[in-house]
Amino acid sequence: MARFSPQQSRPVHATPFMNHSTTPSDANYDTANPAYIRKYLRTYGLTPPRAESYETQKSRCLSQLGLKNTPIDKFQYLSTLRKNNVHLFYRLVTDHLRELTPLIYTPVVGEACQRWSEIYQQPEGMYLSWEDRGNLAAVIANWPQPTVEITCITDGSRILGLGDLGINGMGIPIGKLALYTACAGIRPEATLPLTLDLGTSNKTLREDPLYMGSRRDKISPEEEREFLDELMSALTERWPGIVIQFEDFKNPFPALERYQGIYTCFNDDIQGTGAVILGGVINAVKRSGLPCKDHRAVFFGAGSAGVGVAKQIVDFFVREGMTEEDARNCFYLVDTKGLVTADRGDKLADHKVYFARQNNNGQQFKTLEEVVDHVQPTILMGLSTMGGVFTPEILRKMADWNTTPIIFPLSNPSSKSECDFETAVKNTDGRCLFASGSPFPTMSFTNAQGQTNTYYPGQGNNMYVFPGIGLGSILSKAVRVTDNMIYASGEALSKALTAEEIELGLLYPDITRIREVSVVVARNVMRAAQEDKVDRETALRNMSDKDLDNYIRTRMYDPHTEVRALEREVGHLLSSLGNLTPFSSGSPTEEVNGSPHKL
Ligand SMILES: NC(=O)C1=CN([C@@H]2O[C@H](COP(=O)(O)OP(=O)(O)OC[C@H]3O[C@@H](n4cnc5c(N)ncnc54)[C@H](O)[C@@H]3O)[C@@H](O)[C@H]2O)C=CC1
Ligand SMILES: CC(=O)C(=O)O
Ligand SMILES: [Mg+2]
Repeated sequence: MARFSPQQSRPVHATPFMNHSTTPSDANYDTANPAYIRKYLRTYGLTPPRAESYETQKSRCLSQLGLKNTPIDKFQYLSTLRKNNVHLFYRLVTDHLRELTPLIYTPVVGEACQRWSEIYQQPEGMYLSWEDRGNLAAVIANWPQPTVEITCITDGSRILGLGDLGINGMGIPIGKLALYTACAGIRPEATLPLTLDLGTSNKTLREDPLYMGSRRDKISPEEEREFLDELMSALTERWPGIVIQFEDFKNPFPALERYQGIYTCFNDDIQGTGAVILGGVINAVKRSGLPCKDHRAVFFGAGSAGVGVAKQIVDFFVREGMTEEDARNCFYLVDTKGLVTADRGDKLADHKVYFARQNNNGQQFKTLEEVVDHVQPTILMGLSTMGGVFTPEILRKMADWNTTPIIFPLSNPSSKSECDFETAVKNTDGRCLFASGSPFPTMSFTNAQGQTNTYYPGQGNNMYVFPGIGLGSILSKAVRVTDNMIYASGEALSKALTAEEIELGLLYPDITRIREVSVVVARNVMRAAQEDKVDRETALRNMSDKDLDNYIRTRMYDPHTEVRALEREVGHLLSSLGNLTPFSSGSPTEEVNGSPHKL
């Protein structure tokens, strides 16, 4: 892509220098830019003279971050950094994924969303209101970036496990898309965070003078469908190849069913979560030594994530040789009314019907404790938003019944986790195979045999797959995101561990390797797209896996090479104009004063 027009002395769209805000990013003012770049961008003299190395920039940022007292202060510092210098922000995040993802994503993004209207500082995405219906295309035309490859949309109605937060949910699309960039190298300016202001059922918010959304109650499902129909059409009209991710809707099933056969879209909470937990469960089942048919899974929570995860695991059990009916019979879903059974006496929501138990002999089980005692599960999943419900007593029972109980408290943020890692390790004598939605620290524990070991929690969060699903869909130019593409992402994840990670007992790859993992996930997603013949970039079909991996890598945004790329492009441009001996003053690796020189 030509980023500059030789006929003009300024960038045409300034594409590489804008972030996903509604104004040009001040990445143009990167203090790493050498003098001739500053002159080219007409920013010369507008930043302190010294052209800095990344090491210097990083040490300043980390020291400033260290001065912030609270997680929200750190969240805001990082948001401002992304706005002011997008490439530096991503250099920092990719180098410190373990430390910084909890600050820009779960758990801290949860508190940021709860307080969004209070802490709001700057535009970082689009807000579309019910009142804009009929004009959505015109409003979308206001987005200043010419190319958008992926959007993440929420209506804020179920933000993590924190309930309906209305437009305050904007932190989620921003956070998810930041991970698309950091973890899968989708260019920041090609991402669009989108929040729908369709009213909120949260009365406290509606009465909050600072709340920045409309004060109406939530629109009806029919109105939502009408709005989404217009939105999907308007988005694809402006950006025909766009990948659309639905996130944190209270009831996302109707939209997924309606649009997945028409648009390149997927639902992260149903499908992304299903895939990421599939990846962890494949490894945990292998580690348990029990065949699939001997597993019994209790799911506390039968919503979008619970049902999405259970369905992916049914698919895995079937691929392992079970009949679908036998596979489905391994699952016991629990909601607010207890075990989901066909004869419970209430009308089940459509998405629960598939898992409604038929063989309960008329018996009903109201509480998690009752269900657990009845089933004696090998697998305990939490997708309920109910922090702490996996009590020490339940965990001890899991350890009595199983050599390696599989315990996945997956609700977010950390305060909603069904149990923390320490409680799980202590009450299962260190034998649990554990993954949680939000991160917990590594711990040391001495078991009943007196052995002291280090225990590593898994993070079963869709962040391990959605970046690769998006990247694979974009690069293969998929017209749909098929079920096989989703399954392929989870299966690829399960195989992405190194020998050392397996030796340490990890269920998921080390988070610091996530960019490399995203390449593998993206490649498998692309292969599945090719098998399903939904890829438009058909020339990639004949590439070997190795070549395809290289192809993917070369197309990933790397914040570390941005200044170099800029130097090269400006250099080529100036040479092509017959210009002048360039560029002796300054490079991102040599710190120099930006001394005046002629252009
Ligand atoms: N780890 C990950 O990657 C992901 C985690 N999640 C988390 O999963 C949780 C649930 O998300 P969704 O399924 O989308 O929400 P949802 O609202 O669709 O489902 C929640 C389910 O929990 C049940 N539930 C709520 N309170 C309960 C109680 N007191 N007793 C029994 N059941 C109860 C509800 O009946 C419902 O079935 C959230 O905390 C979310 O953050 C969601 C997606 C991805
Ligand atoms: C991780 C995620 O998507 C959720 O908690 O909703
Ligand atoms: Mg979500």
